[in-house]
Amino acid sequence: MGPSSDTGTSLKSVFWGTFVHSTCNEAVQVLEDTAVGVDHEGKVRGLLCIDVYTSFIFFMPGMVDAHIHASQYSFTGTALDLPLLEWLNTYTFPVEAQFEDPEFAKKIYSQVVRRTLRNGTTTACYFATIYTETTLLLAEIADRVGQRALVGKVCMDRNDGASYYKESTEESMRETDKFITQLLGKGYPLVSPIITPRFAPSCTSPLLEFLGKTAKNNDIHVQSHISENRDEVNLVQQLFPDCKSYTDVYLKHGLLSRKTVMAHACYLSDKELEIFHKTGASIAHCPNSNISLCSGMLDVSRVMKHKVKIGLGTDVAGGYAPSMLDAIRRAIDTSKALTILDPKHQTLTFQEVFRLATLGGSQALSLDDQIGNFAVGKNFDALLVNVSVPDGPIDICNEEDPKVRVQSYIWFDALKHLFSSGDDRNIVEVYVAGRRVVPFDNTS
Ligand SMILES: O=c1[nH]c(=O)c2nc[nH]c2[nH]1
Ligand SMILES: [Zn+2]
Repeated sequence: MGPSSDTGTSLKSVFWGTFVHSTCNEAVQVLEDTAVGVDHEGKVRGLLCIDVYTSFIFFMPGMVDAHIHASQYSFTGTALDLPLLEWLNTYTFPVEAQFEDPEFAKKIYSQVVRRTLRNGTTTACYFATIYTETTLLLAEIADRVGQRALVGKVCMDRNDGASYYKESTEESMRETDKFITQLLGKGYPLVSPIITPRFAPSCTSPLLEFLGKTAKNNDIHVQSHISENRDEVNLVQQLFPDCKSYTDVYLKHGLLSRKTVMAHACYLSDKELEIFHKTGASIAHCPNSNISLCSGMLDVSRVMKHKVKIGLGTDVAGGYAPSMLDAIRRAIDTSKALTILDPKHQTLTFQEVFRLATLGGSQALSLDDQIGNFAVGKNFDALLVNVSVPDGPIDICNEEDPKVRVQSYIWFDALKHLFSSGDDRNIVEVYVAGRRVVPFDNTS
């Protein structure tokens, strides 16, 4: 993307400095000494080269968390000693059942939205719970605080492990309709509903079919889990004996489209990845959760070779960190672990992982016409990063060395520093649709 401008539109703000983002052709493109004009709708209107030097401070696109359970935030990091199916029954369902209570829901949802926004997540794809009223509350909070979000009311009409936390089939259908109608009716500019069958084992075939039709009729997003752990894959084979694979279950029920994002996907066959490619469905890679619950290790290079869209997810609370910087770190670690197991494996580069966290996430959620980089016409969802912020976690030891001051080199190192040891102290400002949302305005 080169500098360009649209002089016919009046600007609300101009941001100047260094902008680092991904494009389809370049995983990390550095635009130094650049001014970005943002209009009254929060959209990028033009980019212009200017002559300004800023040291280790740059703008990057806001990060996209393609898979996070807002309703699991309260036990983040405290319950990682069981494999998936036992973990759900022992820790997760008892906590999610508490979200019938609006006071509890308001407290936890406010915390998770603020925490993730502060950590640089400008777009989050949320699972809530089976309760419609408090899921609407999550949408209201995201809208008020200023985070872009897809919000899902969880559907589950089958739950043998915890019968206190499930719906009847009719109830799940009725509540899903009600949720979509009510959320769309609010007209929130940044928050939309997403159809959310929890995963194949917790839904009957009639419910899955209804959800597939509803997604299609309303042209809305779908999210779920797939092929996270071996026991789960075997269970799906037992529950859906007429389906050829886990992917086939979702395909047969009309749930795979370019607006579908599936979390994990550790054990998909080549045939299943081909179905993902053909339908345009995407994968949310959740490396922290995959390791924390000993679920598996997704080979991202293989997914990319199949030309399947892929982004990153924190998967709180299977993942223990509500931070996309952590997701970046764990994605690199997982890729290196795969290289240890097979030296021929192509280790992901930091540039590729940067793209996964930004442009890749926007593609995975089919929002790349709106967000993901600083292309003209997209929303200004951005982070102002200061790698050497006073009292921060990073010491720049060779700042004075003239060699490191050479053009893009400095920014590549700045990104590497951020990814390896940065945290929210380095994210000094966060913008969504041109509005500064961090530091918080105390009224939100
Ligand atoms: O990581 C996960 N977290 C969940 O809550 C869940 N439910 C089904 N499958 C799941 N996987
Ligand atoms: Zn999940």
